[in-house]
Amino acid sequence: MDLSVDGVSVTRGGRRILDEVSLSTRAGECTALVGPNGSGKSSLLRTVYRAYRPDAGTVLVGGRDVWKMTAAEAARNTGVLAQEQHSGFEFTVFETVCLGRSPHLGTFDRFRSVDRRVVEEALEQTGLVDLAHRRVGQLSGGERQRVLLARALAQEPRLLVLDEPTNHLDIRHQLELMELVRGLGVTTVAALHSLDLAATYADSVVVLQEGRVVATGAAESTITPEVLRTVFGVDGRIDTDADTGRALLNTRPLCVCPTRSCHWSCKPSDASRVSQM
Ligand SMILES: Nc1ncnc2c1ncn2[C@@H]1O[C@H](COP(=O)(O)OP(=O)(O)OP(=O)(O)O)[C@@H](O)[C@H]1O
Repeated sequence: MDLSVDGVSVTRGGRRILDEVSLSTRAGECTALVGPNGSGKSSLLRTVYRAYRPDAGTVLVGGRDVWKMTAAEAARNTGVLAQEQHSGFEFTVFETVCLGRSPHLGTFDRFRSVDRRVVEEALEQTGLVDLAHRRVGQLSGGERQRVLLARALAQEPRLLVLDEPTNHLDIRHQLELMELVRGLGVTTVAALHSLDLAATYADSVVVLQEGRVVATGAAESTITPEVLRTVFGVDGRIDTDADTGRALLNTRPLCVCPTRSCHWSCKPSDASRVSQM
């Protein structure tokens, strides 16, 4: 199911936090939203899963305006792993993942065998089978993050919206989560702080800065030395590992030393380039 965000602006607290943002993803593709803290990644995702209503612009999922759907209809399409989901700690992992089936069940519908099968598969995919009967409140941050992903998968979404899904995850689980998401073939939009995960796993990257899109396209044309410097405030580049083809982010703090004798052994040309910015 494709996603199209067209000219979306959002104002909160008297400030424009998204300014005419547009992006489009093709069905089955993974799009990474990257940008420094406060650049608008979560706010943009919130417009997609109907938590922030835009002042202007449209969000179309499968060609339909999400704000013209009912909440239940939108939930049947879109699975969400949001930040700050701190409730429901008294439920077990199994019960929490079962909640992902709610959009597919009427108020008085019983849980069917198909629902149980989908929940079990989501637990399996996220490596949670052994934790199924533990209370969510007793889990580590990383285990809890996987529970939230499992709940989103149990929705059988046609669009997956992930806000910093690798938060709290150790390196193995970060890679497994990204592999899993890629392998699902479900259209995915994910806010990621890790630029190398974005470069390795996303079909396209959208770079946000102060609520605006400043670059969009393949990782090599968006996460450039220029973007790293001007948007993220670091010197660096993305290299490709010759053996694995994986992206390797090579960065260092931006050189600002007027003396040209800093810890990072800046060449005079580096210092003069920085002073011209
Ligand atoms: N409900 C709100 N009221 C006021 N300001 C808000 C609201 N929601 C977001 N903002 C502001 O909008 C800006 C973008 O926030 P957002 O959470 O979208 O950034 P982000 O790129 O996801 O940041 P981070 O990487 O730190 O998670 C921030 O300055 C934030 O304070």
